[in-house]
Amino acid sequence: MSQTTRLTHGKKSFEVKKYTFATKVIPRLSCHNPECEERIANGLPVVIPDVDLVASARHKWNIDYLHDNIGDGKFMTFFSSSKKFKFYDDKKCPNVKSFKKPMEQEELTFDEFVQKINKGKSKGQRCYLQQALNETVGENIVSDLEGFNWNWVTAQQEKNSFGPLRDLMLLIGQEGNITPVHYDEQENFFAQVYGYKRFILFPPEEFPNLYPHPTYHPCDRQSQVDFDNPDFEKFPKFRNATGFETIVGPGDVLYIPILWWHQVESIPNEGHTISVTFWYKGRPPPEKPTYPLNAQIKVAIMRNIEKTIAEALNNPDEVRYPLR
Ligand SMILES: CCC[C@@H](CC(=O)O)C(=O)C(=O)O
Ligand SMILES: [Zn+2]
Repeated sequence: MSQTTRLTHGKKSFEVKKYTFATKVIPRLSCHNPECEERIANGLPVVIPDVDLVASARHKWNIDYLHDNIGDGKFMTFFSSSKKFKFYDDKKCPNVKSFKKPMEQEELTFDEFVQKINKGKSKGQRCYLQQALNETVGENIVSDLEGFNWNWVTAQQEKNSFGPLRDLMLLIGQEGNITPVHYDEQENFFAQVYGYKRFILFPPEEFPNLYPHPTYHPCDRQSQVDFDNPDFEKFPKFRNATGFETIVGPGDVLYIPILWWHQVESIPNEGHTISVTFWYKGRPPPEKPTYPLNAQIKVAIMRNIEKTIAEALNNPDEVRYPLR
């Protein structure tokens, strides 16, 4: 077994895999602490243990309750023969002929999902439900959603000039499931409802150390580096990566700033996890960029250059990335 380390959450302590990079702790600050507001305003991650963003869910949502109340809508479910659920964009698969999908996906009713969880264990297959909540949910879920702390999260959206709420996503993962390190182009208030998740974050400045796939690749926004077995020949700068880390538990909210890299792990042998993510479009770009450019702007510029090169050449095999 690879080396392990221990992380704590309150009185609980968890044994987790030790990776090759160093990490610092992500601060846990009360929503009443001005420093918490400052961190969000400055695009810095923070764990907020007392905002109770999804209190109505935290006290009620478990697999049985959701099964009985979530309605007959379809839920995107991913299947993986390993612990990893590396996201890929189906629409970009034609760009890379040799691409092998790292997982399968299927839209299931919640009942079908529950059956898969039970059957999957026997077939050595893991599954991960990841679905934006929509109008198909039952009336009890609607009233639970109405009970979320919309005053707080909407105040954060307004104070920080976030764009509109893009998605409210329900995540139900099995113990040990891993979402490998990637970044998103939205602001994210991640609310943990049930179970414990380990988060490892890296700031956008670490872009050169994390070797994202090119923008035309199905795994755009995902790192090419396998944390379990990093190829330091191919990705030498990964040695310089320095991250931030925390465990989130029921009731915690983690602010994941836009373009911050994150790997998320449902703690092994600690049962399934239920989370709700509040994804907001990012702040509008500044009228006039101020120099030196910050990392977020540099990432946006690099992405645009990559897309322009790929479109101009119209042949992904010809695209070489001198940008990193
Ligand atoms: C579909 C979203 C998955 C989530 C990671 C996780 O909880 O496994 C994440 O990456 C995010 O919230 O940004
Ligand atoms: Zn993400």
